[in-house]
Amino acid sequence: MTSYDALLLISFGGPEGPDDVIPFLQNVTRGRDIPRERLEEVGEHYYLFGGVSPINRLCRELKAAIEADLAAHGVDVPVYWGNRHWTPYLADTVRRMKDDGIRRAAAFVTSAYSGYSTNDQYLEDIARAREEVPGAPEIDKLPVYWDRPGFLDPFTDAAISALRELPDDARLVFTAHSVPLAQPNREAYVAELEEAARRVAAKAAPGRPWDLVYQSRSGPPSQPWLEPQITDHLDALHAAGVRAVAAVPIGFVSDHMEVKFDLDVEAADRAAELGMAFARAGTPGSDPRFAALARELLTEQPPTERGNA
Ligand SMILES: CC1=C(CCC(=O)O)c2cc3nc(cc4[nH]c(cc5[nH]c(cc1n2)c(C)c5CCC(=O)O)c(CCC(=O)O)c4C)C(CCC(=O)O)=C3C
Ligand SMILES: [Fe+2]
Repeated sequence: MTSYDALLLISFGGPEGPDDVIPFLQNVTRGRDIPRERLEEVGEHYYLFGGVSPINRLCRELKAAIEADLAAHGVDVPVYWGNRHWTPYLADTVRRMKDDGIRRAAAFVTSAYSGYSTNDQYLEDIARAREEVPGAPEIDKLPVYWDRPGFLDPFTDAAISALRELPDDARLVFTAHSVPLAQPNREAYVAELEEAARRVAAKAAPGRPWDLVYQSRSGPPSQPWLEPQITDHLDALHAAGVRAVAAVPIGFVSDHMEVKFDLDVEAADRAAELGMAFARAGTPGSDPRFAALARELLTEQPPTERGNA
């Protein structure tokens, strides 16, 4: 069972209509060195989809899948959901948890890796939200889970499906969100991505060449970020004679805007311009194996000392 009395799903958040887009982007980029042109460009990505990011719907679906899995396994804890950058804001959720009498919660974050944006910043979000709420419950972030079957197996299946749509010599290209080279814990982020990609490639297509590349870069051009970008990589692969690519967004857990625009629109368009065949593998989303992973992490987590008081 578990010594926690709630599971808290924490995600990034995204706009749910055209009027949300600018305030959302302001939330994301507050205090960051993001050029104005980049913001306008990213706003257009959202407007192309009616100003609605898929991410909140995906979180609702994941929450429902986790609730179903917990119920099926007799784990009787409520599931809450709060975001870093949009409603439901994390602090509001923490306040509701406090009002409901929750004292100790475990947090399952929609990001699988170590690194600043992917892990440390979520710890800061939790600390800040708790500071805003006097008497807030204790909240332990569950460990990173990039190496767990509940995360990797859905990608393996999805990579196999994507490769089936393509000729036999298709290249497997894993993608993840770029971050500034100067970002704290960038080495751990990259090492985990490489190992996750290696494991999925070994199972989905043993012996086939694969690459790990990046997407969604946003800082000023003068600032070095992880490279290459997928679009540049497609150019390079094309020049080397590759004619088909299966993209696997191993750096993400769901088909949110960074996947729907940066891969399904931007990278797919570049591949079409080059005359290359392109298929994109799905993400774990609300796959039952991914939902079960949240329960596994929750019930494995040893009780912390303060919980025994
Ligand atoms: C590593 C990483 C992940 C993966 C881990 C995780 O999933 O947490 C991720 C996810 C996401 N990033 C997202 C959206 C955005 N990220 C931005 C900006 C940035 N991302 C960064 C990193 C990451 N981001 C960084 C270093 C910046 C620069 C500013 C800063 O240092 O913070 C910007 C600003 C505009 C721009 O793109 O320039 C937007 C709009 C959405 C929502 C999508 C939707 O709406 O469906 C999601 C899931
Ligand atoms: Fe981002």
